[in-house]
Amino acid sequence: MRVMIAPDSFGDTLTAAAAADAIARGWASVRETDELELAPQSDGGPGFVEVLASRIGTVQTADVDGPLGNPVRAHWLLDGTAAYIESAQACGLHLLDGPPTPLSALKASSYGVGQLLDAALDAGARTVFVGLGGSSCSDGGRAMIRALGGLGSAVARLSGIDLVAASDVENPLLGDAGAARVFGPQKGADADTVARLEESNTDWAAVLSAAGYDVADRPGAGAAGGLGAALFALGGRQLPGAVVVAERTGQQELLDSVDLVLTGEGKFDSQSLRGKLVTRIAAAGGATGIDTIVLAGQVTLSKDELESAGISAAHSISEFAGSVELAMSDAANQLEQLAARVAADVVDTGVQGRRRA
Ligand SMILES: Nc1ncnc2c1ncn2[C@@H]1O[C@H](COP(=O)(O)OP(=O)(O)OP(=O)(O)O)[C@@H](O)[C@H]1O
Ligand SMILES: O=C(O)[C@H](O)CO
Repeated sequence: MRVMIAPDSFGDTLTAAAAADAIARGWASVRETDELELAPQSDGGPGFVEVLASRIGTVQTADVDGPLGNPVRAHWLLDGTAAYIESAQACGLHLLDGPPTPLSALKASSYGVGQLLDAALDAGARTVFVGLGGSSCSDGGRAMIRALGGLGSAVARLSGIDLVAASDVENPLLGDAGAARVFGPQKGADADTVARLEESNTDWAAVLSAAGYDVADRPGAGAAGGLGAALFALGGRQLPGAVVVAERTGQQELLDSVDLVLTGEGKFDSQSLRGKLVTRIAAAGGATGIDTIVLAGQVTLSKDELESAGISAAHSISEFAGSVELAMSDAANQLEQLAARVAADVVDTGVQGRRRA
């Protein structure tokens, strides 16, 4: 049997590439003759560049300002005249020194994303994909635009460039579904800080609007703390990051050639069902006639929910390990062992993989 191993990242515990490796080791230990196709995925957040780099382009390096001004080394990809940069490499939550706080939520800046964009343009890129997600900032992309010399200069610099906001979410900039209220808390913002961020982004939306850019309501404007809105003002268009990765890594061709898909993420919950990566893969697998099995850190979905998402089975590392703590502290090893058990189940239950018509 040919098996595609296509997980997203598992929160902070495993990158998508590390998760794919762990699943592959466990699977191969039980089903030695299966052919494994490793295809780690990303929704535009952390891992966007790493998973693309395994299939396309050459890796470039840039030293940029991190979220709180600390220097960070970021990697981006150049593939012909297309560049792929990842906002999380300049302002990711994981780049903060410690846990996010109200102060870091207020101060975290997208300046380094502007420096990355600048580097890509200097290198001659004519199309720039900007992966959005997993960020620590909520500055509406204001600092990114400052790094490009301010709104007028940035618009001129990007003129004629195909700019793509490859976002992990489609939230607008403002309001109840906006960047500050929905994603501020995970960046350390308390209620007062959320209100300040919302106010500041409301002012920013007014500045953009006065300059002729009514972008705040566009789907994805609220991604990565409002970086989406700033990219739209610079002429950008939105695509789901998961779709960009799927297209660039030949996901459909792989699906056509395998018998079974294994995917996963940190927490497989009701959020995952709203067009997130794992359910996108299951849908694509289903349309191709193959079964999808999910291996996740935690699973909170019912059998009915799994069935309606076209997922054959979902296995939880936490249940397997006996606790969430062990599942997280020993993630790679526990995932490997879980994959071995699932592979053994496939032998026992005679799952055939591809459902041939
Ligand atoms: N090895 C693990 N075992 C158990 N739970 C885990 C493990 N790794 C991550 N998690 C849980 O998953 C959560 C992260 O979920 P997930 O990886 O699905 O990303 P997310 O934050 O929901 O965002 P996105 O899906 O957009 O990347 C973590 O907060 C943690 O609770
Ligand atoms: O970075 C963020 O703000 C979230 O991942 C949503 O894009």
